[in-house]
Amino acid sequence: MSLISVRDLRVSFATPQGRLQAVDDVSFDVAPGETLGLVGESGCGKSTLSKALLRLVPVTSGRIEIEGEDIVPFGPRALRRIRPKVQMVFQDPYGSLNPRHRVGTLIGQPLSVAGWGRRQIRDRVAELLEQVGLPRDAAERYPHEFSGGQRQRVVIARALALSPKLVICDEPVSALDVSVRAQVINLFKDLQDRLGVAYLFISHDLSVVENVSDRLIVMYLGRIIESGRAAEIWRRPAHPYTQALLAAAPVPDPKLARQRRRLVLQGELPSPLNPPSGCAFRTRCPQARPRCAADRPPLRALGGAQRVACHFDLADAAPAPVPSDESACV
Ligand SMILES: Nc1ncnc2c1ncn2[C@@H]1O[C@H](COP(=O)(O)OP(=O)(O)OP(=O)(O)O)[C@@H](O)[C@H]1O
Repeated sequence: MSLISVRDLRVSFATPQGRLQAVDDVSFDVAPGETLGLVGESGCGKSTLSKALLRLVPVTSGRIEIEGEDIVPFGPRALRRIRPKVQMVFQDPYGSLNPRHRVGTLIGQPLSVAGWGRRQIRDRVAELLEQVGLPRDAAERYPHEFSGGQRQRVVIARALALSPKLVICDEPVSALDVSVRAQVINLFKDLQDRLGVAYLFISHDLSVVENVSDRLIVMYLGRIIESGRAAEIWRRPAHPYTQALLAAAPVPDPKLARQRRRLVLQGELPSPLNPPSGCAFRTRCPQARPRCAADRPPLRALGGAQRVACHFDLADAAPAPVPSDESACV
């Protein structure tokens, strides 16, 4: 069974200019212990989607099943019961830690809310500090005494306090120096191996996400436009948008670099208040044809697990029919 199963999810906001569709008909699954990467430009709906999974923004329609339970209709009491299963690590380790509290108190907060006793909390905090590679005495110190990378370790320890099944990592290394990014990414991988936790790993940087993810979803203007195994998409991106994201990513393998089309993303993301007709990417797509303005391409299967929302076979992959009940799912 999937750990998380999202079906036909829509989230819209009322704004003075009208309704803004931030997440539009999104479906995907996360299996226990796997990493699903979520990539897209700023404004494509990544954060709104992750907040919806935590029910921090109102869901317009669709289902969010956690271990088979749809949490969309849940009230506050049922949400309190389910919340420990899904935790979040935000981008900014400076903003997400209250500077007036000691690290031990910060990491122990979720435990104290859950009704744990003092001694239990102290022991669990010591265990968590060890798991994220910080010394035991870190519990007595304040956030400003730590570097950015160490603070992100504190945030990760707090997210793991209640042994969640899924941790949503929203740009977790973007605010860190390049030199410490690899260490924090290795920590995420190590914790996954030891604890079997699943991640939804969100970033605008495909090279970061590809490195940690088993599977990927690529979003554009609130919709999934490509999905599949990370290695598959990295090797042969099918959507012109993914191709452009990849063309911008550094590639260590010169052969792969030569194979890649040199695509540069033109223009800005269109406003979700007034999205283009048909394919939302067509206004920036170097391959756009008249059909793209008329019909919105559904996600369709290519070879393997890859799916793409494009009318054309731009990665030379052999298309295969998709069963209709799965057509929008990853
Ligand atoms: N509370 C809100 N009210 C109105 N519009 C919102 C709200 N939250 C997000 N939006 C809009 O929804 C769209 C998606 O935003 P979201 O923050 O989810 O994108 P993102 O891909 O996470 O971008 P970023 O990486 O910059 O956070 C944007 O157009 C944004 O302006």
